[in-house]
Amino acid sequence: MITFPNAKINLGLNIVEKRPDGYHNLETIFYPINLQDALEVTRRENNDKEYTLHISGSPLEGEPEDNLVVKAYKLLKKDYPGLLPVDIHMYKHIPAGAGLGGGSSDAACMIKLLNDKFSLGLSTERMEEYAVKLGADCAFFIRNKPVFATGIGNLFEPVELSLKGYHIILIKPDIFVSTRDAFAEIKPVRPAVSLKEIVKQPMETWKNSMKNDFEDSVFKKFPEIAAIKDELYDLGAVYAAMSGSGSSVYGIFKAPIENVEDKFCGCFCRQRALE
Ligand SMILES: C[C@](O)(CO)[C@H](O)COP(=O)(O)OP(=O)(O)OC[C@H]1O[C@@H](n2ccc(N)nc2=O)[C@H](O)[C@@H]1O
Ligand SMILES: Nc1ncnc2c1ncn2[C@@H]1O[C@H](COP(=O)(O)OP(=O)(O)OP(=O)(O)O)[C@@H](O)[C@H]1O
Repeated sequence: MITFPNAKINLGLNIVEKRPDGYHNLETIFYPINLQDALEVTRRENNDKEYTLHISGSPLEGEPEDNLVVKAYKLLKKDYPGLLPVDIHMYKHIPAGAGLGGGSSDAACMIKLLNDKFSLGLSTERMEEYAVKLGADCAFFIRNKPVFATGIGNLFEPVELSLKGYHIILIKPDIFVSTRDAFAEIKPVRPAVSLKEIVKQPMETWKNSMKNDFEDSVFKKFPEIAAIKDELYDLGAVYAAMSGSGSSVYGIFKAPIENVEDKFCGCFCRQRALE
């Protein structure tokens, strides 16, 4: 059984307050895009091991047991001992440390895939509960629809928003930003106007009203990321921002943009909204 975990971008990201558990309450809009990994799970013939993990594509640091797909398998196995041994094949295309939720998406897709493959009968809500144990933004990828998210990024309200027809250019500089370190730099502030209201306004107004709170500290540390955002506006983006805790930056355009490959030397890709 094979599935294609996709990335997300954050449209706005307000870090509202620090919680007693050390995490932060935030508000953001998660929007799925079509940059994808591939994840395949087959029944392992040999029962010598519970699982094997084979990764191809972009190299990923860490031991197999640190990988979120393995953590997802183990999490379900605790409650469903009937889960059989599996071989996991993953092709990594979504860059890590990019604020695109690649690992979170893999983990959520693993839960959905195991639920289907082994007929566990988990409801969507139950899968979301498992997902959030693996990462704050994992639960979003269970439904994988544009949402206004609060809490630690795990409480969702539907949002009336479609980027269909827009052209998204996504730039991932060769910089890894750790989500944990990025949060440590933030002084939380409750926004004067909620993102839920801002997103209802025309996209042309977002430049002055929609903010990613990570940008100030990340741009200070890595001015080259700030420069990418400026360049996307120079190219005519209606809205441009860093996604999540960085380091990737996206621009949303009304018309296709040609000849930008050289400008961003290899760390560029075209995207479209996932319908
Ligand atoms: C910043 C975002 O990318 C926005 O979409 C996500 O909230 C990050 O979600 P994620 O990568 O799934 O985050 P996790 O792997 O759960 O957390 C990594 C680290 O980020 C911090 N963290 C994460 C989410 C959150 N709401 N508050 C936090 O303070 C915690 O220090 C945590 O140890
Ligand atoms: N399947 C996976 N794919 C990508 N990264 C993974 C995976 N499993 C574990 N990781 C680890 O997660 C880390 C990437 O986490 P990080 O929080 O920086 O995510 P990100 O790509 O910026 O996305 P986001 O913060 O938006 O969830 C890396 O250190 C990586 O080793």
